[in-house]
Amino acid sequence: MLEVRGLAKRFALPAQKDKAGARDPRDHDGWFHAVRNVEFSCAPGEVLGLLGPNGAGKTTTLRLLSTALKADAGSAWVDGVDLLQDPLAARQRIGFLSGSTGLYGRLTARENVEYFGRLHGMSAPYLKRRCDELFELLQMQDYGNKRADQLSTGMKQKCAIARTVVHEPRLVILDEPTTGLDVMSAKILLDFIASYKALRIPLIFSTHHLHEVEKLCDRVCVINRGKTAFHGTLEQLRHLGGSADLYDAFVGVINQRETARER
Ligand SMILES: Nc1ncnc2c1ncn2[C@@H]1O[C@H](COP(=O)(O)OP(=O)(O)OP(=O)(O)O)[C@@H](O)[C@H]1O
Repeated sequence: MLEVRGLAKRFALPAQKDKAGARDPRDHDGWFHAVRNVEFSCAPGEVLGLLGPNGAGKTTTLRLLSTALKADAGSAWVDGVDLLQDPLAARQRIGFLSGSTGLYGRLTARENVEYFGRLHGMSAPYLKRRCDELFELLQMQDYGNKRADQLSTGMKQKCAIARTVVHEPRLVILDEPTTGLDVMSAKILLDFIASYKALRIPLIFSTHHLHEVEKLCDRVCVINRGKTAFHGTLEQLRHLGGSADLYDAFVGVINQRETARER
């Protein structure tokens, strides 16, 4: 179970931007409060979709959970450990795919995945078994021996995902995993994400593709201007957003929050 409460992160503003008095409510006191109060939970067997307009704070939230960024406030409990207080334990428990997860170009796809497995202290026989399993699940067997710099976008992304989960993390966090992928590669990745339900491992992914959310997610968190604007099931989102259509419901929730802010 992942429980995120009161997550916050601010960045120092360039001096003249603050003086100009920008309109974003997150700009004040010389700081940009990118994440102000993000809260959500994700139980074992659930997939949570993190949604929000561009610049809402999704990537910052995920980077905070991954401990790539240090939070100013809040907690994120997994299996009795607050990830934010214990970054080392967090990194053992989490598999995090960032938007810019790079691969070592001169290593093969398989070598890239194995390298990260070794960094996690996996034994050679365990690592071999795990790589065989992942390459089959992600349908990567045909290019395991190809250098990473010769792989297509879809192949690279699948390799990056295999690398992310090679150590069998207790929590999987994926930042826009299907961006830029063709239909076949996206389908393989979405099926892979869905397989985590049966494993009873909580999985969070950010996306702008609401059809993916509709297909996969048990739970949704909508972030707007750094705050949780909605957290609940798809049915609750449709109800609150006032439409059976998920796109309209999403826009409805964002507009309600914007109207409330202006009052
Ligand atoms: N290191 C940083 N310094 C200053 N501002 C930052 C920094 N990182 C992020 N921001 C700002 O925080 C806000 C949230 O950014 P973030 O990347 O989390 O948004 P997002 O919801 O992931 O957007 P997108 O959907 O476009 O990927 C943006 O306004 C961004 O410019």
